[in-house]
Parts: sequence; structure tokens; C-alpha cells
Amino acid sequence: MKLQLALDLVNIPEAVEVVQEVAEFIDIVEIGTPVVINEGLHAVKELKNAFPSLQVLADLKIMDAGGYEVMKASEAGADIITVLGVSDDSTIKGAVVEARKQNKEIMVDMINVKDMAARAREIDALGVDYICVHSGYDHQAAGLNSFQDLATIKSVVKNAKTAIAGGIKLDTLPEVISAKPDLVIVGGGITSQSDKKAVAAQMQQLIKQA
Ligand SMILES: O=C(CO)[C@H](O)[C@H](O)COP(=O)(O)O
Repeated sequence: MKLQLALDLVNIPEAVEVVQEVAEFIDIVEIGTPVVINEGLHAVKELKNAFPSLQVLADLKIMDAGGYEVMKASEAGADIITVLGVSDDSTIKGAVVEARKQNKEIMVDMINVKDMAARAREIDALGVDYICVHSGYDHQAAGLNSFQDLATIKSVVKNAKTAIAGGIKLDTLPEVISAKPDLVIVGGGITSQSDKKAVAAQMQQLIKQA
């Protein structure tokens, strides 16, 4: 099981500063959608240059033109690129084809997918690398989480790795770990803490014990 740090509410220098603090406890650093909107794919390039030993995920949440957008993120140095599960199969297929050419990975974000089991089965058959259940900020504000969705996709996905994101904190991490995803994604659960290093270290320890 791996730990991914999601960076959403920072600029590039702040992102570098946060990762410096917690790099030894994480496997993947995510350049969040708001960071890409504010800073462009340049943020991916800067973070990959600063931390070459970490995998960098570009959270583009691609909805169309999968091949082209994966190509651009790959050029910037992304190792993993996100595509939305609600997008058309042709978009996901295009993303996978381009990722294979560039030796990169595709994560499908299942945010707002209505029939989780049926869509996860279809997406798994498209050859993606990760399928991620996700309660975004708007769902979190409504008190939702993705714990049940994780169990649902785990029961149908045969090939892809499974991931979970959305509002995971130190106190909810044990419940997440007990469902055995391949990847846990944490943003505010680390970045909003005053001692980010201590929290990331505890999270890594819980994951390693699992
Ligand atoms: O993609 C995102 C929002 O759309 C976030 O990166 C993801 O939800 C993880 O952050 P947090 O743990 O703060 O919810």
C-alpha cells in the first residue's frame, strides 16, 4: 500500500517546501487540479525536478482529448495522470494508448460516477493502471466519504490497482487501511496540520503495519 500527498492549495515554492518536509514518508506527490489551473504543467516539471525519486501525479481530471492531454503531462514529467471515470470510453482508451507509449500510468478518478460497480468493471477492462474512488470537496462538504465505494470497486476490479481519496485524516486512516486499497491519497489531512512531518510519519507507519 502506497501513500500519495495531494497538493491543492499551494503555489510552486510552497509545494516544494511541503514536500521537503514529508518526502521521506510518501511515495507519490500529486500536483492537484487547482495548482495546475493556477501554475500550469510547469508545476509538474518543477516538482519532478526537485524530487526525482518521487513519482509525480498530475491531477488533470481529463474529460476529453485523453491522448493529447496525457502527452502534454508526460512531456512535463508526470508519472501518473488522472482521467475522469465519467468521460467517454474513447477518452480513457486514448489516454491509456498514449500512456503506454510514454511509459506512464493512468489513474481514473471515479468522482460523480453513479453506478460504481458497473463503471469500475468497464474501466478495468480498458487497461487503466489505477481506479480511484473519490469524494471531492463538494461531496466532503455534504458529509460524504468513499469508504463504501472502495469496497464496491474492490469486489469487481480484477486488473487495476485501487485507490481512495477525499478527506482522509489520521483518525480515519485505519478504517481506510482495513479495506486494503493499493494507494491512499491524503491532502488536507497532512497539509492543514501544523506538524506535517509528524502526521505523515504516523500515516506511513500505519500503512507499513498493515
Ligand atoms: O482531487 C482533490 C479534490 O478534487 C484532492 O486532491 C483530493 O480530494 C485529496 O485531498 P483531500 O484529502 O484534502 O480531500
